[in-house]
Amino acid sequence: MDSEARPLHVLFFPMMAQGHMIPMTDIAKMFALREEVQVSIVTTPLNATRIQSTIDRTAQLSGHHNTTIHLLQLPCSEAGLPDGCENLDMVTTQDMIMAFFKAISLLHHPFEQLVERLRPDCIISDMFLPWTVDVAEKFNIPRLAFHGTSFFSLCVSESIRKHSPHESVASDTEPFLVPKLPHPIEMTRSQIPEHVRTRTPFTDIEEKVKEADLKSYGEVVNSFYELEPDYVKHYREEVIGSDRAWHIGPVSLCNKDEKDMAERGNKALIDANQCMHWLDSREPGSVIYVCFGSLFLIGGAQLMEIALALEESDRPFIWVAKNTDQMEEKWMPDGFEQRTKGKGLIIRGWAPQVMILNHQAVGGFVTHCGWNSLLEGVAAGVPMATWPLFAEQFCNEKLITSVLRIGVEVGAKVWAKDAKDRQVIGREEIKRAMAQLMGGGDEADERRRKASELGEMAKRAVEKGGSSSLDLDRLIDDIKMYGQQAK
Ligand SMILES: O=c1ccn([C@@H]2O[C@H](COP(=O)(O)OP(=O)(O)O[C@H]3O[C@H](CO)[C@@H](O)[C@H](O)[C@H]3O)[C@@H](O)[C@H]2O)c(=O)[nH]1
Repeated sequence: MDSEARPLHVLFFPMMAQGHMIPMTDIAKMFALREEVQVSIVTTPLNATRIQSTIDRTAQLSGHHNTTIHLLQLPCSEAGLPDGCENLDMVTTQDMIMAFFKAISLLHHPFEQLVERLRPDCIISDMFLPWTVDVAEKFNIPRLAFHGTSFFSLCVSESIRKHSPHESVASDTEPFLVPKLPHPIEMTRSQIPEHVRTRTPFTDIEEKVKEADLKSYGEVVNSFYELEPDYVKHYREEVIGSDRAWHIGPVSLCNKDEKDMAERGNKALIDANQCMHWLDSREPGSVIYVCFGSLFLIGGAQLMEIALALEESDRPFIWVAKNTDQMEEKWMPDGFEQRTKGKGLIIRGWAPQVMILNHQAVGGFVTHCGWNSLLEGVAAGVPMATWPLFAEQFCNEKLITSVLRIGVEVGAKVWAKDAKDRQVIGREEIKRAMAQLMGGGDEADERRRKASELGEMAKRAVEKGGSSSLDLDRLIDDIKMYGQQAK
């Protein structure tokens, strides 16, 4: 084929964790739905089964099969992991997390061989695969990093990394101002990640990520301009010093019909129709949706308090109580299910989250502040009760409550990866946050109004001519230009 007519070939390599694979599969789909783009996705066999239905649907929608999955075998036993442990949601201990990262780094050579064979025009890879930048460099291909989070949290973490404001306070609970940001953002040392406060094996990984970012062509960000304009500008002008950070989200909005939404992440253990049917019989705006993301994070004592808060709040709810079948601790009060029958739906596995959030019956979202969940909540126009646990979630909380003012804080104060290191938040606090979120009054109405307005803006951003759609056009043009200049 004449090289001028050859479709642009973009290769995606997501980190094998639901919070990273799901948005990156959406991005791959957005590219595949553009004419003249060929898409490759690199992953492992188990993870391929989770995205296959999305790829098949994309082919149906676009009318051509332009997406191919390329499989790499994760060397689990070589890294000290049980065979088949191919996704972070299968990892249960801190030691296993480090082994998981080791296994991923062992993919460097097989990935290089694959790239040599495929010769794509661009590699979009997860930040946690920093060595992909060296492969890209070797073949003179631009590499774009995907961080999976907001401009806001990228700006906050860069400011903390650069100025270390947490070192100037006397205690873990004394607030400090995050320097040189567009808004006065206060945090405490106990809310920032352990690997930033002190040196841990994860600090080394973060340093490699930063180094790779600096060597990369740019970054793709799952956000939209109107959500955080000051931070888009700040990131481009003050942090990276160029406009090579493209906002193309909310990427979840590329799933337009119910089937796409229900199959997203493809771990659906419950019947999505049954869930929708349950929601159909509720009053608009009456249901609280409670979900803490894709990982196994909450201990039995905390789940008990959540259950009691839900019961005593006496409002309809959907509660995603993940992995509780593997728990030895007691996590549900005796008789809870019988007493809340008809009022609440407990999902013990994977929930069709985007579908739930977009149902008119849902009036509030209790969330752990994973960026995907927050952005999905924003896109659905739903106000939130924020309950950060670890990663950059405390930072995301600030955006929702202090900058956008569409959320109520539940009151989590301490960053902790392990449930046992976290203080249990009592039912009274949880009930207070739920009442503020779902109740009446000027403040609650104003939150709902703003959330709904942002939801509309999000939808406009991804429509043709919207800010995210235009930035995706710009990104595709820039990749093409890179290829022409490299010739
Ligand atoms: O039952 C479920 C649970 C989750 N999801 C989806 O899974 C994703 C979860 O992503 P996120 O909300 O970001 O949470 P985590 O899985 O915890 O994500 C990790 O990765 C994110 C992106 O980097 C970070 O923002 C988080 O802090 C980090 O914990 C979202 O798309 C959800 O819609 C479902 O569809 N059903």
